[in-house]
Amino acid sequence: MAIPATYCSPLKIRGLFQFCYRTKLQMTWNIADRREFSCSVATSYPAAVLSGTAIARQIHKEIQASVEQLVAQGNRRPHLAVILVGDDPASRVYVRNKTRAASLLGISSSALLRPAGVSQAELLDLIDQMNRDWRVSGLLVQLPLPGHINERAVCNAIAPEKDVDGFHIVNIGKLVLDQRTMVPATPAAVWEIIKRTGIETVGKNVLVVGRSKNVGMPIAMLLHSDRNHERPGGDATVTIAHRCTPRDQLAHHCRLADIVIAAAGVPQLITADMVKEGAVVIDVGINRIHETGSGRIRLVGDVDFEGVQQKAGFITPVPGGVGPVTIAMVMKNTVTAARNALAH
Ligand SMILES: Nc1nc(=O)c2c([nH]1)NC[C@@H]1CN(c3ccc(C(=O)N[C@@H](CCC(=O)O)C(=O)O)cc3)C=[N+]21
Ligand SMILES: [Mg+2]
Repeated sequence: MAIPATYCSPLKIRGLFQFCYRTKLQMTWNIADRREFSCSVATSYPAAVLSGTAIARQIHKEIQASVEQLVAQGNRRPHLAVILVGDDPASRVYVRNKTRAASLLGISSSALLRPAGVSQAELLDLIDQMNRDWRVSGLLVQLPLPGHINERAVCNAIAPEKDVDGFHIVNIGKLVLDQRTMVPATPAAVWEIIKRTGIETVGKNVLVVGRSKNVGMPIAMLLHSDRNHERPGGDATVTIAHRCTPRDQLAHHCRLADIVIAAAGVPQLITADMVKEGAVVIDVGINRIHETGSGRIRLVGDVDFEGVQQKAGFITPVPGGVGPVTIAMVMKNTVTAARNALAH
């Protein structure tokens, strides 16, 4: 912004300085050419930390109201069945978080535990039972599964209308075609964080780091697609980086991004020098690292939080960022599945 000198009486200049101070605008006076000075928004302030916990709480309230409305209309409570194979500690934490959230929201739930040695046939049989059980509104099988089980076969065995993870091949097909469907919970969480914070996506540069079929790929699908389609998209210009992207190219694409979504599963992958001033940084990574010294296990994302916080406009923490909202979206999908079952 350039302001002609004739408009700049000392009083007006002082007022302008005060205004700029209050609104965090940065002014520079062009000494060589005294006819103008320039004005820009300062971004060298620490980023606003987007609390996933707070956003999840807001979504929980909406889900609770929606469940109570269903029940008041004389319907059964929605029911979520979660199948857990083996005893991976992280998976156990996620399943517990899901059943706990369900009970908090008035959704009934069951955790069906099977040993790591369960056969694929036994697992498919259990899924078939749940598919045919009219009391079950939503069904998910916690991933990853042991090596002897084909995850694709398992995901495709779940009835598409009960598939609250959105991992059935038909539901993925609908997602890719911008049709209404159960959106996978983590991508849905990233979308909700962006939308509920009021961050513009139309025409913006988005970098998705990571191309996993359950996270990176569907996030890119949501953000690049058309806002006027059946399942509205973000209308952004989306770039996908992955393990074959050279380090310097990753930094190059990252510096162009208005929104960076880190979903690679690599601690400290995104550093401050790679991030544009004021960018939105969403950290989807969940890495358990052994702390040097104490030997304790610490949960970190893919972003160097302390460094990037000094440069970004918005940043999500780990823990307390995308994770809690992911859980909330599984609950939302369960209520959607229960409502859809009424319509049929
Ligand atoms: N069929 C299936 N559906 C899933 O939705 C699914 C899955 N398999 N496999 C693993 C990933 C990962 N995921 C998370 C859920 C909650 C947190 C979460 O609650 N995170 C907490 C911390 C929890 C902790 O201490 O580990 C937080 O970020 O604050 C994280 C990750 C769902 N996934
Ligand atoms: Mg990954």
